[in-house]
Amino acid sequence: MTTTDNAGARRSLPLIDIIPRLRRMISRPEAMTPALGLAVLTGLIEGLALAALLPAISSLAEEAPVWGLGVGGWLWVFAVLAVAGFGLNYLQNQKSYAVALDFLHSIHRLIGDQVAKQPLGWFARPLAGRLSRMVSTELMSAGEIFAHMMGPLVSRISAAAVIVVAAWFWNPLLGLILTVAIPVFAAITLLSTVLLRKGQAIHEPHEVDLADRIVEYAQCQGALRSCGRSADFGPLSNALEQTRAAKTRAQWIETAGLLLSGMVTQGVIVALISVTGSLAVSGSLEPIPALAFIGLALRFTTTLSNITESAMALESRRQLLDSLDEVLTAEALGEPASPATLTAPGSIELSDVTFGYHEGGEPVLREVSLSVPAGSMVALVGPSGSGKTTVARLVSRFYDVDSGRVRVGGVDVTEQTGEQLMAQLSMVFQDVYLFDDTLVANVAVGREDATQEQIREAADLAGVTEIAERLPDGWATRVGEGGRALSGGERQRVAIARALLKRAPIVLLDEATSALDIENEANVVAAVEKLREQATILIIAHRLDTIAAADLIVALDDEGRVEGEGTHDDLIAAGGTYARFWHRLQSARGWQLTD
Ligand SMILES: Nc1ncnc2c1ncn2[C@@H]1O[C@H](COP(=O)(O)OP(=O)(O)OP(=O)(O)O)[C@@H](O)[C@H]1O
Repeated sequence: MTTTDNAGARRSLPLIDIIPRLRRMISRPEAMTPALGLAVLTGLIEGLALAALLPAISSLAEEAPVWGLGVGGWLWVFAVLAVAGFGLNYLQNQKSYAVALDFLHSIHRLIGDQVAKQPLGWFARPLAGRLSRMVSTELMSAGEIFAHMMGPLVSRISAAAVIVVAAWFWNPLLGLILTVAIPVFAAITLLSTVLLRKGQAIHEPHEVDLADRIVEYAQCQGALRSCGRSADFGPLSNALEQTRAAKTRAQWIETAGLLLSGMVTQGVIVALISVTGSLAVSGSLEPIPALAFIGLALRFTTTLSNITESAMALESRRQLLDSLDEVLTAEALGEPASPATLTAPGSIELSDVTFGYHEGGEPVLREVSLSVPAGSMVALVGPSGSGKTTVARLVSRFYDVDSGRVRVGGVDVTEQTGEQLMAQLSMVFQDVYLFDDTLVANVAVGREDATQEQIREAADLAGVTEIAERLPDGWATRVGEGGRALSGGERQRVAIARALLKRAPIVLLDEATSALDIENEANVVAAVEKLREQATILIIAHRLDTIAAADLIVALDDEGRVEGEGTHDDLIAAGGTYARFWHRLQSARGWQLTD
């Protein structure tokens, strides 16, 4: 048994649980019934064709009809069964492919729906990082379960069942011999799948980690090369070594399962031939039917070992199904069915908020209370790591607080619909993400019904027009995935233009002046002035001018507590961290509030 990392809450169930789980991942689960039904019929026909060998060979040996059919009659039976088997197999494959295509279509939609319902903080988790791999290669691998695995597994089980029943019907002794082989194979299948699962649980987490490290290695090439260490990235070397060690360990376990299953198959074949041979020698079985039975028994054991292989192939996709399940069952944000009535539009209030990113870990914010009245501009200052960005994340409900309350528009964020909360907020954070679309489309996303004039006005104010003038295709230039064709400062200007256009009553602004060149800083300052006219602003401030211009300054200490709040003069008079920061900022004329 393995547990997933989904709070350790879910446990993998035996193989049989896979079918109901798969049914939840397709839009028309009822389509699985005909596909599986046809697989059962295909297996029945295959089993009957094999079982017909016994009377056919007996009729050949005795040169007399068996059950009213001579050799010619039995050949006709084989011909009819072959045609029926071919037709059913064709239909079954078609149905299975249709279900596989339905799965690929539905699962993308289901994942998309889930992603849209998750709190924004969910995207920082490792599983979210796997999403792109999951919706590409891994889903194709999961689709194979429907297209190539379920049908053969079911038809082989039904063929094996027919062979056993036919053997009992033909000669109870032979039926007994085949029946005894079933629990042996069932036990070996179970053991092999358990071993396979154990092996996968050992190496898969390391493989996921290795893939992440490789991406990280590519992303931090700049930093590594600047330190002359591009060929030596410790985390990647460790991950490679750990994956190699884990794979070696896992291989021992997984190979043991395969070896065992191969040995048991051979053992069963030898036992079946020996028992049948001794029955023939003792006269309990005629020699020719005994030979026919050995042929049937060989085919039967092949069918059973095919069942084991199919079961193991299904099992090898269990971790993938677990990850899919984890995404599909991830707890969405609890929110009311209808929007709440806002009692203080445009305001933000945190009361006694304590929050930590990890359950049971050190809180990042401790009993933080702060109030941003409608129409005001409040500057949040504090040393690096004091929790300023975290405050903005809690206001936007990226995460829910551990204790205390966050109110936006006078109402607790947990009592508002996500749409209602987002309609009140514009966010201009440091890590601005732009869509791989044109520059103008990236600004226009701020408001769907904006006119060209409104878009240009917002863009002018935020300094985006200057960017457009420089780009080869002007406004129609594509900005690349995430906006990589633009600099950090340019991206932030686009985000400010969006905020201006959206005209949300509250703007959360993480002032990243470091990403702006001096020439264009004036644009941002002007845009913030404009935003101030139309919205409440909670600004994570780094620049002296912004801090001085705020109506209220809230200073956090390095433990995530509010150390003081008031006007600039109040806080300077009170001394403490804020006064020290201010003096340091003034003397350095820098704005990085790092203790
Ligand atoms: N997603 C996260 N998961 C875990 N810990 C986090 C996460 N984001 C931030 N932290 C931690 O929370 C603390 C506060 O971070 P936060 O980004 O809110 O500080 P900040 O005051 O905005 O810092 P800075 O001025 O450097 O941007 C830091 O110790 C940081 O390491």
